[in-house]
Amino acid sequence: MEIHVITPEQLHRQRLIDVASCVYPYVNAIHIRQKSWSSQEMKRFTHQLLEQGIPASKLVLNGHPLLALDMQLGGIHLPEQVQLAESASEHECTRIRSSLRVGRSVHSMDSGKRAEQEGCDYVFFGHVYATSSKPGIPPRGLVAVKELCNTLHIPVIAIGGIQPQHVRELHAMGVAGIAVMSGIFEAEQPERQLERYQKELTKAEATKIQIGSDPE
Ligand SMILES: Cc1nc(C(=O)O)sc1CCOP(=O)(O)O
Repeated sequence: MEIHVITPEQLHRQRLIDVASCVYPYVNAIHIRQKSWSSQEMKRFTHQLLEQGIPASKLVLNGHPLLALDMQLGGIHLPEQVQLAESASEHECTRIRSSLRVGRSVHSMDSGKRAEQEGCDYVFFGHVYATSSKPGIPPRGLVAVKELCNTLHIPVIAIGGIQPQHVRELHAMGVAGIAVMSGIFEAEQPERQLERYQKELTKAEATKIQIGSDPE
């Protein structure tokens, strides 16, 4: 299972750098999701992360597809309603899709199917659990996660309110990974907290192997 971490908007820039620098070896992707930042700010911040030794392949920009292409990052992530073609020409879209991992946030079965049809490499689906990051919107729950996982042929990554104790049940629903924001960036000891997530991922995956293996 993959682990993605996502930068929260409200934290101090140095805190984002510190946390990203200590967790990057153990995660599949770090999403830079600073919606209020200009391309220049995104670029500067991305350079700062690269200077910390974080590989470009692990960095994903939320939006800013041309910048991600230019900096040869690992991927871009699109909000549910944003089309790649809004900020890139047809030729650039083709280059982006062939060289970057392109993900999209979805919140329903229909938009999950659309993301698959348009050629997205994976979707984030959420928010699965109640989270202060999405105030006032009811969580979508595990049944919806399972339905989406059973329907799509691309990886479904669960997001929203995910704590280490949720990992096993999410795995049982068929998710390909988890995406976590406050659970890591707001933890007192982010590295220790990441270990807890990983321990649960390892346990969940081991359970699957036991169930799937043939008896002697
Ligand atoms: C950024 C984001 N997108 C969501 C979605 O449902 O698409 S939920 C979410 C917040 C995730 O933060 P936390 O791990 O702190 O709950």
